[in-house]
Amino acid sequence: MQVVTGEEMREMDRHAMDDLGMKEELLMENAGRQAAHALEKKSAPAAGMKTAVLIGKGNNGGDGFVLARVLQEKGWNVDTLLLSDADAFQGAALYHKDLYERCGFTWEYWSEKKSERIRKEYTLIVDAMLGTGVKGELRQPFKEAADVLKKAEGTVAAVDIPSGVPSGEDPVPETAVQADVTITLQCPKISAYLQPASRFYGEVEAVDIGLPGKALRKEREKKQLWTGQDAAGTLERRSGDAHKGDHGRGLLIGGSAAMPGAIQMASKACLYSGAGLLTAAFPSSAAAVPAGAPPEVMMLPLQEENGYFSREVQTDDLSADAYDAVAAGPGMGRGKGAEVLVKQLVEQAEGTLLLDADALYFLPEHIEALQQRRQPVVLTPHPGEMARLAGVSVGEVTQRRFSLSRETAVRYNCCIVLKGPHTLVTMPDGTQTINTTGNEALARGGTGDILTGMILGMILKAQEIQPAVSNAVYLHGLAADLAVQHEFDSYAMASTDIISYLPPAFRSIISSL
Ligand SMILES: NC(=O)C1=CN([C@@H]2O[C@H](COP(=O)(O)OP(=O)(O)OC[C@H]3O[C@@H](n4cnc5c(N)ncnc54)[C@H](O)[C@@H]3O)[C@@H](O)[C@H]2O)[C@@H](O)CC1
Ligand SMILES: [K+]
Repeated sequence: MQVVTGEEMREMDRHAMDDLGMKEELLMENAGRQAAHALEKKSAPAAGMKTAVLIGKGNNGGDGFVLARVLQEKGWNVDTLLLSDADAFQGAALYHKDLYERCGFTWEYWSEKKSERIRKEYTLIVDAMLGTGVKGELRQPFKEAADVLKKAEGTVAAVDIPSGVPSGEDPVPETAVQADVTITLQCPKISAYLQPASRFYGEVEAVDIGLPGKALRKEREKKQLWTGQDAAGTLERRSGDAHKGDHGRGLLIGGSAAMPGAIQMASKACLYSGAGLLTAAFPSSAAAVPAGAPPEVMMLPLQEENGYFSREVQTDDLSADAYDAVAAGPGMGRGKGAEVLVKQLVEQAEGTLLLDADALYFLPEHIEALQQRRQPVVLTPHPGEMARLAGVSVGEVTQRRFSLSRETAVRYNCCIVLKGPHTLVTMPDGTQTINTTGNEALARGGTGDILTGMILGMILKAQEIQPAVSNAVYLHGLAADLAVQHEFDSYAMASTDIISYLPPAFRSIISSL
């Protein structure tokens, strides 16, 4: 499902109306009607149940008039409250206000006196005050209404976007409406996947307002949610007569005497994500690696210096070209040996390259070499690592997750996996997928190493990098979801427990094929 900024949505609407001749009144009818149906499915009206619809003068309010008419036609007990002057309505919103009135339905103005009623009387309060046209802090009386909604006992359902929440990457004013559910029109807006905006949305459901496919395709910089359906549709099939070489040879470089576990976790996750053959290269004194890694992994101990890779290590020692893909970083530290290795890998490794954790630290010095590479490179930063790659603060990474990922992926000529809630995968051409799995159990040390192992396992023989990486991210989150649903609690578990849920995660995708 496509995800857009407010401007992109407006551009698609404009194309449907101006170029294809679709009437704005029709789009608004579809929008309000579909939003009403979505609410009907969520809450069939019980006897005595009352609904309030709060309406502003823009097109979001126009949607509200349609929704209020549709619900009343179905017998719902609805009070419609206007927050703008009746004379201020224009265009399609005015058309639907008039239609609402001609159909015999009434409205009244919002007033401070009604606050207490709003708080207590209504089972459902629909926020159709402001949509994607909002700018900055809410002004009165919207601000006061948003405050009342925060204290309301009933469910708050926003149409398109909670009033006051920007659709893009602008800061979110604290005055914005806090919704329990948001019925978003046609495409979710990117702020639904940004912090802190996402917490204002509550549950998000998208409804089809009938924009023609031609208008939807108008949007150039494609962003889409990556769902189970996408994973099932793109997970590459494994042939019954394959041999181990057909499933790819991977090389995983990392570990140190202090951090041997990173490479163990990454190795196991890699084997559980489809790798045919895996070799782990680690500093020879990281003796715990052979002891803790699965027996299937081939071991390549390398020259070391104080527990870390020696600066004498050469990529020739690794025979990196014998592998379909090479991953480096987990637990390797930022010593001179790691620095030398990363430089050589970027400049010389021929297959697909995956760089994670400490390996990312050195990359700002190698942008030119990365730009010249012909084979794909995948980077898996968390927000702190992304801040260093992009040369910005962590706060800016959080706020400008989409645009910053795109700029950085283009500049580095790499696929960037920006980790966090709704992990974002951005390709060097700027296309983006937003992950839909995962939970707070992933916020612990080691889960990044597991993801690196999984991505390595899944890109080894991939025809295309993007679906392989997006699927690894999806399955990683799904394994964490299943672990929490079936056995663990996000408090009481370790990262390695997630690996044991990889088989059911893969099975659930494969069985849905
Ligand atoms: N053709 C379209 O563009 C369609 C748009 N639709 C709806 O239209 C919405 C966008 O409509 P509009 O562009 O009219 O914008 P809005 O309905 O979001 O409202 C814009 C109005 O809000 C006022 N405003 C802006 N910032 C404010 C603030 N901080 N405090 C108080 N008032 C503020 C502006 O003066 C303007 O009058 C979408 O979110 C969606 O709900 C749907 O009807 C489907 C079709
Ligand atoms: K709204």
